[in-house]
Amino acid sequence: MPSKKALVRRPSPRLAEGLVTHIERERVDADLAVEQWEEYVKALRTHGWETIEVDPADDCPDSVFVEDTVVMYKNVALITRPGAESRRDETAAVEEAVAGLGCSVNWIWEPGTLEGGDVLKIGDTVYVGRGGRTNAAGVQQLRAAFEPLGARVVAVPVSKVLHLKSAVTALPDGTVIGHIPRMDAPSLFARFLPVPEEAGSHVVLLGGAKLLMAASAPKTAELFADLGYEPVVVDISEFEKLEGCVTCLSVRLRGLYA
Ligand SMILES: NC(=O)NCCC[C@H](N)C(=O)O
Repeated sequence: MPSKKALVRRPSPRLAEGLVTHIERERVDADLAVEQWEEYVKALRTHGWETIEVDPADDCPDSVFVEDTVVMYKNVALITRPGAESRRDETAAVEEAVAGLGCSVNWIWEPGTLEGGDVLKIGDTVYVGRGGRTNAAGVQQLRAAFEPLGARVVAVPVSKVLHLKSAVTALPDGTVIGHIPRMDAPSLFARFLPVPEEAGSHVVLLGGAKLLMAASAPKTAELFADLGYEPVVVDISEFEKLEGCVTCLSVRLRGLYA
């Protein structure tokens, strides 16, 4: 049976120094961030996910955004080479964690850069954002890693947000959801539902009809509830101040059999 394991990583005490690129810097409350992170982890656990904590990286302010360090496809863990140089030390412990879970490990190599927030998987289609953090060599290396395993890799230009998944994710039935003002090319997605809030474009599929969402997207939560989904809402305000969202705080390992 496919596993319901998810990697998470405790926030660094230096979280407030995390990168901001497309938004104004705001003061981050580190204690509140830890509380919010614990609630986020609790929400995963409550919905049947076994959470595995990657060893903390106290010197890496952005390490809580663990999604950016590894991309899973089937049982292969592709260790990224973050486009942000300050994030490159984050990957070593993640590699150890996924290897310890029995994943096959592959890597993005120089000159490639790629961050997990740029990768959206819908079945065997793997969308990859080519933007500020993921370069063309990173896209090529992702193709080389996953196409032989059966993936179809679709590259998507990203210029208005940090990562592809800052503006686009997908519902359990594969419908792509996105916030059009922050997307470069909505027409690339065949079955597409626009959402009224930027934070509404981020969902983590918890299983069945349950969608983990940020409290900052109440209109979109209402829209999804009206479509028969069950939003599970968490407040992640302190991570949003650093351009984080619900997707980037975990990596679900769905292709492992355990
Ligand atoms: N996948 C994600 O959405 N990651 C968010 C990363 C935020 C972090 N402050 C960064 O700029 O790298």
